[in-house]
Amino acid sequence: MPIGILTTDTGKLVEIRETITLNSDAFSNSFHEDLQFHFNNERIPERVVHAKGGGAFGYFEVTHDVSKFTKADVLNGVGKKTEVFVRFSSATEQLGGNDAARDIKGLSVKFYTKEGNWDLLCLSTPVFFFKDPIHFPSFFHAMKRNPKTNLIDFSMRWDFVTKQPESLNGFLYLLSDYGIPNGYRKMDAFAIHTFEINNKHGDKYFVRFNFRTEQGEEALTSAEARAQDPDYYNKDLYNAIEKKNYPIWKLEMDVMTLNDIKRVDYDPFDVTRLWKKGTYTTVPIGCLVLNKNPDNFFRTVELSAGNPGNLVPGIPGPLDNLFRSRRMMYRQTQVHRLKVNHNRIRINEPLYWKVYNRDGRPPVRENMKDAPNYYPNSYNGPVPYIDPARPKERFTIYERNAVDLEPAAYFYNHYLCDEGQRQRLVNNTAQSLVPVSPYLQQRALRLLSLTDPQLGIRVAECLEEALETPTPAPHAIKIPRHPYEGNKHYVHL
Ligand code: HEM
Repeated sequence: MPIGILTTDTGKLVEIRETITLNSDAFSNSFHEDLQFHFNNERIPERVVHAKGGGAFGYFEVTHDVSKFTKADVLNGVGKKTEVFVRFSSATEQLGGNDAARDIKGLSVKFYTKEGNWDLLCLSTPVFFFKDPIHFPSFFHAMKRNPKTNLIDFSMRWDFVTKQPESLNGFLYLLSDYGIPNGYRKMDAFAIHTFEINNKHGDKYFVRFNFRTEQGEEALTSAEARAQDPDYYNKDLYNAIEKKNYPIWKLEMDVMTLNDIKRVDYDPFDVTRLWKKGTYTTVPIGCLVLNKNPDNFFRTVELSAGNPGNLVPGIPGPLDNLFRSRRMMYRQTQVHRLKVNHNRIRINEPLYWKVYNRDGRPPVRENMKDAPNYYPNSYNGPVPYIDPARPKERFTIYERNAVDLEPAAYFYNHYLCDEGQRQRLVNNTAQSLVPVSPYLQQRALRLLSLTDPQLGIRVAECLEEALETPTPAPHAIKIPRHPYEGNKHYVHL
């Protein structure tokens, strides 16, 4: 049964003869005009990064008592379930790009909590590429397409990495098995920054949040990834949920006390490095279950706006400069993409809101009706609450600018657990250097050797071999010309 009589955008009922225009007055056909005008305007700006994505609804369930560490309502009360929307993404791929491209993948959770939306944005790598947010635009320009050729350009990538060697560690993760997970379901995800959290007494703890996949971590080789279709990850996620094979991640946090933080012999706020083994404890929190596909992709996945600045009481958030910059930047880009009222769009709307913000591009919902639009006021407008246990001071931290190659050496020697993983990293790194200008190849090999002499030698040997075996041109099929001989009735004047 049809769901109703067809109308135009303004609700005018459409008569059957308006569904064709041939041999009629197309210009007085309001249905035709309505369709085409709307179609011409249906694109919005794509995200500047993380444009290609997919998503699903589900819930987060608390499985362990973590009240000692945080008073955040969403993480308190074993058995409590909170509704979530999760958007997965590929960081450098454009809209319509290739899921299985070697890329940083995103997992962004919007928890609809009683205390407002908490957005926890995570990446498939446990480290980021640099500490200083000023590098972000240049890094992504180098990672995305060349402005002249519009091609992915490994010369740009290696140029940036060798000029900014702190990013080598993150880049090696990308070139390793971790660069191509076997679908979103089969990857871990990390919020990377060190978050400050506090309990109801105001005691502070410092944590790194990690999602661990219950599906088992799996990766694709470059060759296997090339054989997949561009929507491989989205299909995999969608089909699993349709088949009620709901994907699950355990959320845990690595915890340090204030004392631990002061004592460690490395910078625990440094997003380019892992916390050292033995300096923290891991605490399980709960599990994330995705059990519902969106009924409409655009109004959910495309209109969602994950913003790491959306935090809740008990999770004041990270102190480092990169995060402080992120608190500002997401909202700015979302205003560009979705306009100022993007938090009034259904997918982003918190369970409860009372604001002094008014007007602007729709949606405005009820626009706070007749409530006062200034604060303070004597007319019963919304008032702030008081939290006596909120810690009085927040620290400022000092961040070193010196380049340290130790995290990259650790990744190669210890994070990668077997020789197979190391060999694939070497092969992928050499392959990424094949199309690169010779002077950049030398600079890259020098950086790799400074990181670990063995890594440098192995990549150099593999690169030499790869340069001697050029990639064969594709075997194209010749198409015989159709026996059409032109229009015999054509009159030559
Ligand atoms: C200076 C540092 C960074 C800047 C300026 C930045 C900026 C951005 C921007 C502009 C977007 C697009 C947002 C949108 O249009 O809705 C985005 C998306 C995203 N970013 Fe970042 N980012 C930074 C670092 C990070 C880090 C460290 C992480 C993870 C720990 C991260 C995770 C993500 C994720 C998962 C998304 C996709 C969000 C979604 O699907 O809703 N970013 N970022």
